[in-house]
Amino acid sequence: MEQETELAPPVRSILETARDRPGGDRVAVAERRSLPAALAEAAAEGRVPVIAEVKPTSPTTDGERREDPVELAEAMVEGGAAALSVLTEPTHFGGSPDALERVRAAVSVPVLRKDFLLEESHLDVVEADLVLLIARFLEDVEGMVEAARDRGFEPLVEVHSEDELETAIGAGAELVGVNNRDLAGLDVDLETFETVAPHAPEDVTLIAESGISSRADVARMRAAGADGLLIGSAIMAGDVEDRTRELTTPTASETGTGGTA
Ligand SMILES: O=C(O)c1ccccc1NCC(=O)[C@H](O)[C@H](O)COP(=O)(O)O
Repeated sequence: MEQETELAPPVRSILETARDRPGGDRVAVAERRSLPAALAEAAAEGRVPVIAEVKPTSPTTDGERREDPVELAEAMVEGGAAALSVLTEPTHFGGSPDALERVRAAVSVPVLRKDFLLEESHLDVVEADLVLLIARFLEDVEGMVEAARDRGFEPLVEVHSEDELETAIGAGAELVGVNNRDLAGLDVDLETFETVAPHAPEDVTLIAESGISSRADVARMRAAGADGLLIGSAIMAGDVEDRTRELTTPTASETGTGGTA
């Protein structure tokens, strides 16, 4: 793990509180819904494969959405989301394990647990289909990948550079998220995905994360090789169902129909 002084102050604060949060008191076990299958099904049905994120707030968002996470999640699925991501970090993102548990019980698509998981016991707080593991923050990525799989969770290993991609692949990751948001400074640049993605092996499922806010951004990330797109803020910023539908509807260049983009 890198020096924490290199990280943006909100990220240092997120890590400090994550270290203090207790783990689960028994080993969690999940019967997992497959993300690659859900992404493939959406694409086969003519939808852009989007993982829509229930993200009540964040260090880079003004205000907080206080609706029931289940209502938001159901609207996202109605709008065409192939899968969901639910924040369980309480202090900086307004999430909770209870929100994830309730959302997962209410929908049939795969649900990603979005949090800052630093040690094995953190995996045991709540069951999910997938868990996010951020390569940058883990001493032992391989150990956490194995620990997640032992519990039935599919690990989505998040990277921000080619070096981190190498670490993720070396650790056995089959699902890799390339975060366009640099957690050192919190700036977002879609070129990150375009730079890192070509170095991923063919058989890895690649997710473009963060900063995707328009159909042009969606088309750009798909053209760069994204098998799926993780979208939070742009969906949470408006009517959740409408925003999800807009972003899961392919542009004319993607469908080859010549219709309006
Ligand atoms: O979103 C933030 O403000 C943030 C700040 C500090 C660390 C992580 C942060 N976001 C985590 C994420 O990875 C995003 O929630 C996710 O990729 C969706 O991004 P977006 O579509 O840009 O909301």
